[in-house]
Amino acid sequence: MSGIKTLGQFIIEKQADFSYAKGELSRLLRDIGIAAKIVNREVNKAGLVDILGDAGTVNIQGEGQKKLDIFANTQFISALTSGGECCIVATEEEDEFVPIDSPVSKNAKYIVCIDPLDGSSNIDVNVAVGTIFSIYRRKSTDGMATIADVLQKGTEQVAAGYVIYGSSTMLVYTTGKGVNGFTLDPSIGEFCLSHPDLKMPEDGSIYSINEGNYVHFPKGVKKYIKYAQVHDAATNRPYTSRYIGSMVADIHRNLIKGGIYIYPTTASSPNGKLRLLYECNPMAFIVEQAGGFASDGFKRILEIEPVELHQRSSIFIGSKKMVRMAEQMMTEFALEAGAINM
Ligand SMILES: O=P(O)(O)OC[C@H]1O[C@](O)(COP(=O)(O)O)[C@@H](O)[C@@H]1O
Ligand SMILES: [Mg+2]
Ligand SMILES: [Mg+2]
Repeated sequence: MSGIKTLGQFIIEKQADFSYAKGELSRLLRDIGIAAKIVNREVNKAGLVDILGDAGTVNIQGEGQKKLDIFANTQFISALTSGGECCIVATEEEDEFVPIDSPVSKNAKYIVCIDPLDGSSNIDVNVAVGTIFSIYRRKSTDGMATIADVLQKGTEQVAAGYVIYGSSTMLVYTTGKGVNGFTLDPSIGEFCLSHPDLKMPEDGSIYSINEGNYVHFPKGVKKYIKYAQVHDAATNRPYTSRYIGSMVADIHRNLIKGGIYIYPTTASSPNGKLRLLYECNPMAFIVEQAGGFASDGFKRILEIEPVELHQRSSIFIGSKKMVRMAEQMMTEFALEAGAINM
């Protein structure tokens, strides 16, 4: 067992990077790790326990909730409540933000925005799903934290991460000093450092987009797809199309191999589909920390000012050269249409 480094050991070790650190963020990351293990246990035996299928309820976004969405939501809120470091949870599965009012969290100063179960459409078919989280420090100093403490730009994140429940279960996170990946070793029940200092290739040859929506895509996206499909060996084209339908899994693959994930505006999602606070911002922080880039086609995701809890955004995220190319094509058509001025 020599040589392994658990998530807990790594977090404590890295705490030294922050002179003011008192261990609160470390304990918060520990709490998220604990809930992820409980969710992983259910995901791994999903067909054997009553956790597959619809919960019969609908969230504020009009999406049918899966039993596993609800289970994961409950596990993360309960771990964050008993951990004592979190004062508000903003989650995809609750209409409003959830104030954590427990005796242990009176002085809690962290806000957690979370997508408890990402890739819900893949739950029942045994395809990789995930959890995405983003952590902020509250801005207000006294009394109960408010929505203003939640609606912070992505640049204000102090940490972000995701868990992927795939052929193995991994937790990948950043505190703004690089990105590290940990694989769950079921034999000891610990996340162990397996992917230190992850770097996203600057360029790649994989594109991830739901082409079923093609006719409704902006012209810039249509042009990018055509560009990806051209035969040109010198630029690694045609690119390979890969789309799992779980944002975490598609971006995790591209983080390791290079690639771009695009979820643009469509007819059914005129503002994009993915949610800024608990999907776009955390994935953008991680990808940028690994050397990639993320934008809404025009503006850096992390600079977008949030105004609503479940606000959506279009997203172009991945290898820097690929995202810049896609942005260029979006800008070209927007200029042509007079939608933007340079
Ligand atoms: O089925 P579509 O429209 O391609 O959307 C798939 C996308 O929606 C999501 O499932 C949205 O996330 P949730 O499952 O957490 O609601 C992403 O994970 C995925 O990339
Ligand atoms: Mg999601
Ligand atoms: Mg979800």
